[in-house]
Amino acid sequence: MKTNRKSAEFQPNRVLSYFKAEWRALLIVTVSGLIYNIGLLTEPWFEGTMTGYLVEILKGTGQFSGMLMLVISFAVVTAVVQVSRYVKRFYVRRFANNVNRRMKETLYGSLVKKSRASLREEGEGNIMTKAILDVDDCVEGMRKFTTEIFDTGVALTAYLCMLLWYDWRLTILCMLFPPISYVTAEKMKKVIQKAGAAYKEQSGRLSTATLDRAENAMTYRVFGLEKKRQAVYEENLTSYEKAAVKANIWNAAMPPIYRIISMAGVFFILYFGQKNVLGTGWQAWSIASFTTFLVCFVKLSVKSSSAAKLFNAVHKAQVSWNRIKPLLPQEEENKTDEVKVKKTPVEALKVKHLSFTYPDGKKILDDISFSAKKGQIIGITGAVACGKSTLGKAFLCEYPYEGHITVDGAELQNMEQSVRTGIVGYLGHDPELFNDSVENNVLLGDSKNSDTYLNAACIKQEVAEMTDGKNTLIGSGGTYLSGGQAKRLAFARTLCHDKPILILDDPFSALDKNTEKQAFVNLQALAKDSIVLLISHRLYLFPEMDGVIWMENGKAVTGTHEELLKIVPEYKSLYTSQVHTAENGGAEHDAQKTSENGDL
Ligand SMILES: Nc1ncnc2c1ncn2[C@@H]1O[C@H](COP(=O)(O)OP(=O)(O)OP(=O)(O)O)[C@@H](O)[C@H]1O
Repeated sequence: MKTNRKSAEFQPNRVLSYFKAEWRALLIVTVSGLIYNIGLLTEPWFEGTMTGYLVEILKGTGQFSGMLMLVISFAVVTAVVQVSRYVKRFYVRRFANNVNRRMKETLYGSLVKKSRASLREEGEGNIMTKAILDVDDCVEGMRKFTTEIFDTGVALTAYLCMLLWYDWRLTILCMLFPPISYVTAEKMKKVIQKAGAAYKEQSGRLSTATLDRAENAMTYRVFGLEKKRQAVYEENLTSYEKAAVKANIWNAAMPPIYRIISMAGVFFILYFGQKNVLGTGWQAWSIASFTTFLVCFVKLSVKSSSAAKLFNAVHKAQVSWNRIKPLLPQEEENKTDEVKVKKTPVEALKVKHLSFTYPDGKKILDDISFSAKKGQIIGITGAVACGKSTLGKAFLCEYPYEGHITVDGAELQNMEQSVRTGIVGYLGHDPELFNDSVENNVLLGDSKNSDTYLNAACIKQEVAEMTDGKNTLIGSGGTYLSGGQAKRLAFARTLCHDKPILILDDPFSALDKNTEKQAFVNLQALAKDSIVLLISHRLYLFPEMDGVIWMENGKAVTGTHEELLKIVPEYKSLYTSQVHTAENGGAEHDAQKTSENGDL
């Protein structure tokens, strides 16, 4: 309960929330920061007093033991200052690391929930840049802000008080300059932000171009487009370099300028300070007072130029924050609920007047209705691009649909994601395998026996023949596997994580007829308590289905295989031609080895 309340309070799209969440680290930073800065303040005093004492010793009026005491005290204070500095830096770093981790986790959580379509729209490279570079820049801004609050804010106030105490008129005169450096920094804000935004934009484009080249390298080579792509890539690279140089120039050029402006008051100190020492100025000063004042002012100027520099870091962080903010949810989601998939048995599925339109306005499904019961396998087929996959994806609820998809009376799109995940299993065209072993790709952390599912997907024998059997690493996206192997492995994974409703989009497209038949028998056995919607162009198995959906122009005709043969001429001719071709020993897709399961 406590965690829930805490999570609800945390708002990932608010910067302040990250500071609040790290209050412990910030408290330590505050305490150590105060000690550090107060300790630092004593330095000009020590330096001034020691200079004054040295003059007295040289004159013969000062004692060496007095000087020794001063040196020892200075050493002790310096040690305390350095320890506090170390503690402060350690906790500022810890604060930054925690915020970085939390932001990246939240962003990752939000990105993985986005539909693949919307991720593609944005560009994978741009998303990667946001997830890595922007978060880093944002946190760097927060870290600098936290550090400078103490290194600058506290120190500036204290130095100022000290200067006023020595000579308030000279202080006012000298203090005209640091605000000028702040104003300059503020004025430069737009230029720096613009350069930073352009750099981020280019960085995202370059990542997208790099991914595009890597992913489609084969296509570009085969179609002789490599040179053209190279030119596009180099264009991107040049724009990126230009943007990076511009952003860096602005970032690097400004701090020295801020420092020079802040330091301009030194001229007044040299002029009016010597007058004070000679007794003709506003105050009567000793050499020690003059040195203390000068050292104090130099330190103050350096600090104020860091404050101006801080503005730049914050401006840069703002650019990054504005890019990632829309991707961060308003409230932190309850992570424990999220991973707890609620597996619910399903007796009946009803699809009523289902229509679906993609965000670009293209209506693909138009008033589709059908129903299915537990244990049934429904075949879905139709002309190319008639919306079969879209019908399957409607069950994932990535986009809202019109009409109803009800599971035992409950509307699918109104369910919590965790409930829906426990109900709908999906195998799309893309096997989506990850860079791990065969077994881990199937089990996804479960402790079942993967052999059952590898066998059911008719790939067990091939896996056994691999170098490390089930432990063989398959490379990123399953690159070390053939297309057919990748599809069957993904099929094994879907069977392993059986769900009450299984959407299988062309799962057998890379199988020969015999293997396909065997895989279908295995599917019937393993999914006997599920409702399976099997999308396919190949109709050999359709006579064995409990129902068939023929799709055309967004509409659906439903019935049994026999009924559809009678009422849909296109279905009949497609089925007859396929069976006829097969009987005549027609061409098959990738010839696979005979199923290890049967003698078909
Ligand atoms: N994300 C999307 N945004 C907009 N339109 C899309 C999207 N995905 C698919 N479409 C369009 O929807 C239509 C149906 O596509 P879908 O993939 O559902 O057809 P299909 O029947 O499965 O095709 P195939 O037989 O080739 O597998 C196509 O015209 C396609 O261009």
